[in-house]
Amino acid sequence: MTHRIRITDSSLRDGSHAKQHQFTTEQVRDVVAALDGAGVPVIEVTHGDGLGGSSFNYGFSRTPEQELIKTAVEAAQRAKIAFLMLPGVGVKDDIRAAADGGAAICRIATHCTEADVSVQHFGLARELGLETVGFLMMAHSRPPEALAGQARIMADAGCQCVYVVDSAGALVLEDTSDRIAALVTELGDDAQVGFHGHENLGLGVANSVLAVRAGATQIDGSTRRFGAGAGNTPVEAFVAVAEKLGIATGVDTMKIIDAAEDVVRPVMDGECLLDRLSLTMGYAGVYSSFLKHADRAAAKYGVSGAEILVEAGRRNLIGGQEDQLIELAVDLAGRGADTESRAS
Ligand SMILES: CC[C@H](O)CC(=O)C(=O)O
Ligand SMILES: [Mn+2]
Repeated sequence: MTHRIRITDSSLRDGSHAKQHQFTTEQVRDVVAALDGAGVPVIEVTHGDGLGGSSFNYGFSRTPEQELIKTAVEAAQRAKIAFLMLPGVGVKDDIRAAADGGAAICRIATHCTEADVSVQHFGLARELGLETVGFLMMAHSRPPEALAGQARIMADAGCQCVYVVDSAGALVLEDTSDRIAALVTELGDDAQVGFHGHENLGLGVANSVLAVRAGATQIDGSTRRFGAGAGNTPVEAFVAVAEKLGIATGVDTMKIIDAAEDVVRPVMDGECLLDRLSLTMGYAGVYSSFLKHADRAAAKYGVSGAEILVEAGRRNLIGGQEDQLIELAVDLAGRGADTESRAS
């Protein structure tokens, strides 16, 4: 084996977007038991938009996320349970509650130009004895050196692994490895580097392999691609490819293939598809978690979801601006009505 890396499965967090945040404790218990049994070392469990995400803007959770985290901790024999938080969506007390619930890894996510808002959260997480991971979201939108500067801010604040997060699934091969290499050079021994991929251009596995070759030691995926947009890097496919390439993951390939089919798929409302809308997101550089919001707005106002997403990409919308998708849909509907009235 030439590389040893650690996989984090995000099905029970990124998949929350695809599930419209409707996980039950039974589903979390079953998925954690299956992934843990296959040897997945880290399993992330939270509302799709992180701690405190259950809201009118993002969508309400069916089950309080702290209950889901406790359930996951109880169900895991070996795996560590991670949670995600976006400063401002969640607050420090949410981190304390997740730590009290037994979670071991705190992942703090910021837009890729805003790492400074994570400083106090990394400090608290380390004080609480949690392992720390930082997420630089929408990483396609900034060049490698700019991301490396932001990674430095996170590492200096106590972050032990900074992730290049391809929120839009827009990175194409060397776009990924160039960013990872810049972070590896900047951070040296101060922090590890990770990669979180989405499948919107069908490149999750390929980008993750290039990330490992460029020095990433932590890789995210979601079993059965259960994540936002076209989903995340499929863990079972990545594990199979990694085995063939001599990248050690510690995950049992046949067991994770079975878990994907027999346990994760039945929990999903449908497959995460590489279809018109998700492909448009990768192509236009739009946040994967906008998919369901754009889909709902398109249906409500009778306009094209793809047009909403293309315009969202043109305006460089970022996470937290979900309400603007509704505004875009209303504008498009208005323009359609104008055209109709001019034609009549
Ligand atoms: C809202 C948080 C977001 O879904 C984090 C993430 O997985 C990403 O940016 O891809
Ligand atoms: Mn994601």
